Amino acid sequence: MSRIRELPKVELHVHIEGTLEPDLVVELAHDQGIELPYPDAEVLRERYVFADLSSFLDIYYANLDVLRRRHDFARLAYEYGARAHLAGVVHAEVFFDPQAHRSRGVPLHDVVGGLVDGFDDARAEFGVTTDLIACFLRDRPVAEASAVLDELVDMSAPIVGVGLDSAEIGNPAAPFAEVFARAAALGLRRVAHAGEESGPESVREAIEELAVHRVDHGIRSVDDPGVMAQLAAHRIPLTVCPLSNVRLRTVADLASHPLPHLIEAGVVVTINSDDPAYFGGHVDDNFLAVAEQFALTDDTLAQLARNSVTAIFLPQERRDTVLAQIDEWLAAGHPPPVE
Ligand SMILES: Nc1ncnc2[nH]cnc12
Ligand SMILES: [Zn+2]
Repeated sequence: MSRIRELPKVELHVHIEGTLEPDLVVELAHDQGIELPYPDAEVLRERYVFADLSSFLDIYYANLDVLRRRHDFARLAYEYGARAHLAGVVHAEVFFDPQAHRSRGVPLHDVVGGLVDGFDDARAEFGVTTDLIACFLRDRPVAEASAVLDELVDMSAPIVGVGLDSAEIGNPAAPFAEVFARAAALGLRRVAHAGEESGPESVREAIEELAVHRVDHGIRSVDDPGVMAQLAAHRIPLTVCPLSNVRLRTVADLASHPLPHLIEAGVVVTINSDDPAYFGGHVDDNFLAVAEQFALTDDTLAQLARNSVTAIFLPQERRDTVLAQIDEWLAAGHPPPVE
């Protein structure tokens, strides 16, 4: 485990709300006198058996009730930074769901301010750097997404991009084209969840209608050679989250995960955790699971880590630093023969 943990990693697909551990739910509830419909963290965790994405989202959104104060968000961000450091993460581009908090009456200023506080502390202590990506909820009205973008811009929120998440089936990406175009004009990067539960047409839609730089999940691309060719030719990275796919039953089991096919087809595949508090592991656990399942060599693991570096929204200089760290990791696993 430790060698995989030591591989320098960039994480590109993690929802900060999905890092909210049951213990922290219970602690924050207790702190604020919020009554919970279960006796303890263990019982809450036992409920984390999901039939599909929407059954997961029901619990994910319900748990957010304990995030009310700026320092709740700071704590959440700090805890992620600490755990990410253990996982070997040196940089993360972290999603948050502004609408999921704004609709509960939590000011976005407290959400963003708290996250920045926590990430600043984690960077000072562990050296992990982070950027924020604001995700729009695709099962909420486009006008709400547009209002959130305005609000984030008005408060000069330090976001590097916008994303699209929540329930995919029945909620196409195309209606969000105008909001994404506005984000592009503001200099923001674009990503979107697609091809997680819906088919490859959803991936094509995200690429063509939203002009995304990366596709989140995108695993159903394997069902359409045309989409696979599009991803490979334009070097559009996929942020794949294997343990999430197993737990949300978008694949039957890890053995039948399309990861090897994606790699073989030349797609820029990256490995990520999605919602680690719910799916049984952080990004290191995801690397370990696929390394074992598919007997991946150090060279392949290093290539997956490099793919994430090439997909980040940071200047080349920082990328080069992380790429050099990955090369060092690889070299350490192949010591020169002793004479
Ligand atoms: N895996 C996922 N898919 C879509 N929306 C999400 N929000 C949090 N996790 C998600
Ligand atoms: Zn996700």
